[in-house]
Amino acid sequence: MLTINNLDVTFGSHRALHINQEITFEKNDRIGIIGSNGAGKSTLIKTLLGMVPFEGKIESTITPQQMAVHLQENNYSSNVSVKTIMETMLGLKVSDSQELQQLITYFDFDSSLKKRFSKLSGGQKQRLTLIIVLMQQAELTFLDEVSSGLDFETRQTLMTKLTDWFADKSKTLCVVSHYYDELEKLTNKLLLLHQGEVVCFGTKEALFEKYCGYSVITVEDNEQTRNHFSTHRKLAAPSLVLAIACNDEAEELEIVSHCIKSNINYKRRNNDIEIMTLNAKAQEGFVDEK
Ligand SMILES: Nc1ncnc2c1ncn2[C@@H]1O[C@H](COP(=O)(O)OP(=O)(O)OP(=O)(O)O)[C@@H](O)[C@H]1O
Repeated sequence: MLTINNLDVTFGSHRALHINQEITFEKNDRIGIIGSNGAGKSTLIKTLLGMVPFEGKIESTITPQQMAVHLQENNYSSNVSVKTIMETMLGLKVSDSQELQQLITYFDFDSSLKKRFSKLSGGQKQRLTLIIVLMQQAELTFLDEVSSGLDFETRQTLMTKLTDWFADKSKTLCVVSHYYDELEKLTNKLLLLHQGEVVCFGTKEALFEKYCGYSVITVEDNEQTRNHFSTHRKLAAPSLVLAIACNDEAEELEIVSHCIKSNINYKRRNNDIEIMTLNAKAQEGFVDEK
């Protein structure tokens, strides 16, 4: 559907994006874009939408008109009703569109329609924009940090609804998020950016296997656990976590049975995006700025 071969985006003297490998979005993909602040995630989306000039080559079977986007900034006029905003943006009446009514009900938005935009909560504002974006039924939809700033429960509800909404749709979705749990649920491929460069791109499974192995057992990082697993291969991990790589099922069983015998609490992961990204950056030679 869309292939990036080479891509350079420069703002003044600052190079915001430098992609020199092939990145392909296939139909039906659910792509997660990850990276620290300033990594170039939003710039990439804006470039694919034709909003930012670039050098390089993007081949696409769809036009920017067949793409929809929910950008981080979602501000509308505060003085008119939300229903008016929705109808103006979509160019149709709520009462005339069964599809729109279904979306409004699906996102529990009926009671918010009469309110003014300024009176909506953060979660309601996100849902308004999502309804407008999803109504477009675009071939490729970008969601840029759609759940940032929401409390845990609201975020979970919204993400479950989004996952279910796209489950039976033959459409491509590209999501920027800083929440690993969301990306684990919603995506099949990941693109990890670091200061404008690609650290890695591929399916979640392939990237996990490449940078972590068959599976990972995590335990609390302390002197006792470090001694217990001193001969095993360790992975980069968040602070206070000791991540032990398992190369195969036999090694996993050996580590797990050791944990059980020694009364060590453990977690078994084969899809941990946080540990995968830490190890991808370390192995590909990308260093976080302090
Ligand atoms: N219009 C612009 N003019 C100048 N610099 C820009 C512009 N847009 C982005 N940048 C710079 O390009 C870099 C990438 O920005 P971008 O917004 O793509 O990052 P991001 O990965 O989306 O970050 P965040 O997670 O903070 O949203 C940053 O250094 C940013 O300051």
